[in-house]
Amino acid sequence: MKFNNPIIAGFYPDPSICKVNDDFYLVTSTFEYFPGIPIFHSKDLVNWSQIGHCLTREEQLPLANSHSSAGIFAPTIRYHDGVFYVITTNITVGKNFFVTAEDPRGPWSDPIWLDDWPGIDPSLLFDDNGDAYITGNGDGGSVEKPGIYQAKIDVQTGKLLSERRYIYEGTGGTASPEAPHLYKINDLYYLMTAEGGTEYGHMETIARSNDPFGPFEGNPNDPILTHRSLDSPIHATGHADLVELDDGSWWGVFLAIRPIGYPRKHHIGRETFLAPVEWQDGWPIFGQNGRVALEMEAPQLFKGYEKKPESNYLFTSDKLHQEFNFLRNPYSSDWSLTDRKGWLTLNGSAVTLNDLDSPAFIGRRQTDHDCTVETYLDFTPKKDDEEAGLVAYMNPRFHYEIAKVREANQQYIILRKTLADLTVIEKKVLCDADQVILGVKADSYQYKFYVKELVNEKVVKEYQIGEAECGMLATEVAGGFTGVYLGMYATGNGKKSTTPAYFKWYNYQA
Ligand SMILES: OC[C@@H]1O/C(=N\O)[C@H](O)[C@H]1O
Repeated sequence: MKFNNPIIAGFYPDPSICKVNDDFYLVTSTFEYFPGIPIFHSKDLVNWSQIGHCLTREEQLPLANSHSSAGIFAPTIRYHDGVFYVITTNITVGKNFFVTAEDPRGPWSDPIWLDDWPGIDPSLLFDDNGDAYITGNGDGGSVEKPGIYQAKIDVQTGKLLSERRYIYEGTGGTASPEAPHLYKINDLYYLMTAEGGTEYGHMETIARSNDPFGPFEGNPNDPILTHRSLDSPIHATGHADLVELDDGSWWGVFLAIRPIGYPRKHHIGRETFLAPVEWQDGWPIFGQNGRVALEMEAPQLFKGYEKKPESNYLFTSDKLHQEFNFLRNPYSSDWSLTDRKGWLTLNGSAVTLNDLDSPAFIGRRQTDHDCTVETYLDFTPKKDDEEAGLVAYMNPRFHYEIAKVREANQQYIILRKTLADLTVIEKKVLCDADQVILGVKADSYQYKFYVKELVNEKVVKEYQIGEAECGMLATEVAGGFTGVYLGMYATGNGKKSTTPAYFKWYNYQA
């Protein structure tokens, strides 16, 4: 039976996986978004459902004034002796740490900060003699030479039980090796790393040794995964993690992109992919000779696709759906699910979408190139500059929004575009309806923004307000490590807004 890649679409990069009996768990990086590190569960490596987040409290995830694409970098998940470990880096505070849980649905522990472990991409191996190893890459060259470092660690305290040693320089790709994972397989220690950077030069390489600290013998057939300079709908393949199934087959999860057009651009982020891994002469190789495809043979465990959960979100419960994220640590005064029962209330603050602070913003990843998002907004701004609407957001310098605003005692719907240092209100339409449905219809190339004006909950007027290029929000243009969010927001544009914005529902249709 075949399965489709990506297995987790949209901005879900740097995947790490572990197997516990018949269950698989997977985590990805989340940068400046809150909550952090979504955790997914599967029984067949193809159908994945999110079961929570590992970082749900500010003390676990300080993101104040975090730059975009800072915050949480690549995580690793491992299971040992009844305990799950997720280890990662918070670039905003410049520290590595891990959290633990007995139940992957949480609660997860407070962080154990690793003050004497610099660098990014930390990983763990629990050896069968009980030793635990932390492996990660250098501190980015400020003091240490680029490469992979390792030490023994006490996972009760986070204290290092040996010195931090330089163990591997990589195969000499353009960018230093990163995203290391150490595995013990057939009594050999395999060290798998990503090289070439996370863009179009991305690749996965592997080396092995009899000793966890090396010396490591390089794989003559490297790289074991890459789509460099390949004419393929898939690019930037790398940053992988391996898992062995009970039937002895091996599989790898990794990040990749599905760029659009030429020159290639990708705007929905680095996604999570899956591929079979074959062993040849004691060395693993992904897919067909290091190449992977959008459709591949599935694991025996896979018996077909399960029905996807509904993505028509009502705000009738007191918990926010786990697909929704905030930018940085949200201010509790900015949002409520109880101020107006059955509605999501956003109280615009002085913070705007352009700031490195936390605006009144709640968004969902765009997980399909072709999709439509609508939200029902009840908002009658009392003061000028008070604003609420729907935004296609990549980062503070690259976003498009349609919004209800007030200017000179008039209410308008505007289409605003921010691209680098250019911000323009491209369209402004008088609108005196208190309630509107704001919508965006996306295909691979364009966002079409439209409005439905309502009176007594009946649509009385409907019009398209404008279009915008998806490619101008792409990583190749906007930079960074994230992907587009389609979100609800409110702001007072430099002042606290006096008018709450009420959202009745948010509907995402692929
Ligand atoms: O995804 C963020 C970082 O990007 C990387 N490589 O380019 C590292 O492996 C990730 O931690």
